[in-house]
Amino acid sequence: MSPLDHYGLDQHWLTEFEKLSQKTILARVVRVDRGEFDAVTDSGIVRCTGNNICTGDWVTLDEHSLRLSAILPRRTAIERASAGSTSETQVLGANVDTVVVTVASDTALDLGRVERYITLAWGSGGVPVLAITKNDSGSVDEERILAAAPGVAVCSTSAVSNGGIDSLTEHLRGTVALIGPSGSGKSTLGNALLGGPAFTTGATRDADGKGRHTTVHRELVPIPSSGLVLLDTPGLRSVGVQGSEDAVASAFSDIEELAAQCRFGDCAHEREPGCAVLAAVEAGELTERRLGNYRKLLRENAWATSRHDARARSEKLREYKQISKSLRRKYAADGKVR
Ligand SMILES: Nc1nc2c(ncn2[C@@H]2O[C@H](COP(=O)(O)OP(=O)(O)OP(=O)(O)O)[C@@H](O)[C@H]2O)c(=O)[nH]1
Ligand SMILES: [Zn+2]
Repeated sequence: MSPLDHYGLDQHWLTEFEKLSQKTILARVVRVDRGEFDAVTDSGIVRCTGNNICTGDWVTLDEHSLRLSAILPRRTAIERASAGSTSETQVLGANVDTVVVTVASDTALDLGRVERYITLAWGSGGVPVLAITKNDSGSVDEERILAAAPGVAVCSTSAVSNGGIDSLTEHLRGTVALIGPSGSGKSTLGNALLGGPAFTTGATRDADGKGRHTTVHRELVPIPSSGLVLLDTPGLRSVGVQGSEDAVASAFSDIEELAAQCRFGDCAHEREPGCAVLAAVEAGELTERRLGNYRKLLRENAWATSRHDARARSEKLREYKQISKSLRRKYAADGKVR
């Protein structure tokens, strides 16, 4: 059995790999540093060089230099809009199948934040699961959490008593990312799912002395007993949603369903007659808070998308300018005047 089998290798990746050069090896990124990364290969974990990759990526490496050769097209990606004035996005994890959103019982419940994380999770293309953590040291209103995450499995867990870990596992599939605020218990939950401390050493590629032994903490850890692969992410201070109206629609599927029943197809749910969304608020079936957050995330998403488009346009423009400049130079050299 290849180490890659423990890291989610399936026919899809083999097929993608076969399309590429024979002089490369298939690998999955388990940890990223600046300009360097650890990747698992057929012969264990090796240290590689290359940029713009992210934990969870499937890549090909030059078989001699172990330099990054290609990144296989991502099946899914957890992407957040970066804080600040750029329109850059940050990829927190690639090729993730399940996204576990952690909500701690020992801190005040922030439903708006829960909805934000669930939107981010849907936006990845993976399936969100909500894990209430630390249920031994506090309690949260599960009814309200369920209402804030329609269609999402919710499991209450404790890493101290191990309660709920098995039923959470039943909802997990493939590569599992843990996302949530700092201190919400992601790493502790990860260790509970692993059922023990993470492996600290990987195999080496001593034969040619190229790879080096790694004992560093890895971000992508296999659970051989269940076939799952865990991806821990750092706690996030801000989660900007971007680029996916569909993600907002999935996270607020209850509102989308109501909206389909409004009298007018383009109902803005402001004051229109026959508005099913406002009727649900009136009847106490939908909170003003949730409706407000839905609007906010839609606006934020539209804004991030337009900024992204503006950047794409200005890049195109720069490209054209570059081309016409070099054309002018060429004409000048050829003695033609334009
Ligand atoms: N009582 C109790 N404490 C827990 C449980 N899970 C985590 N904790 C505690 O909560 C604190 C934060 O847990 P972490 O697992 O480090 O949280 P995290 O989300 O990984 O935090 P970041 O790495 O900062 O993003 C630690 O002090 C843990 O011991 C639990 O199930 N029960
Ligand atoms: Zn309406």
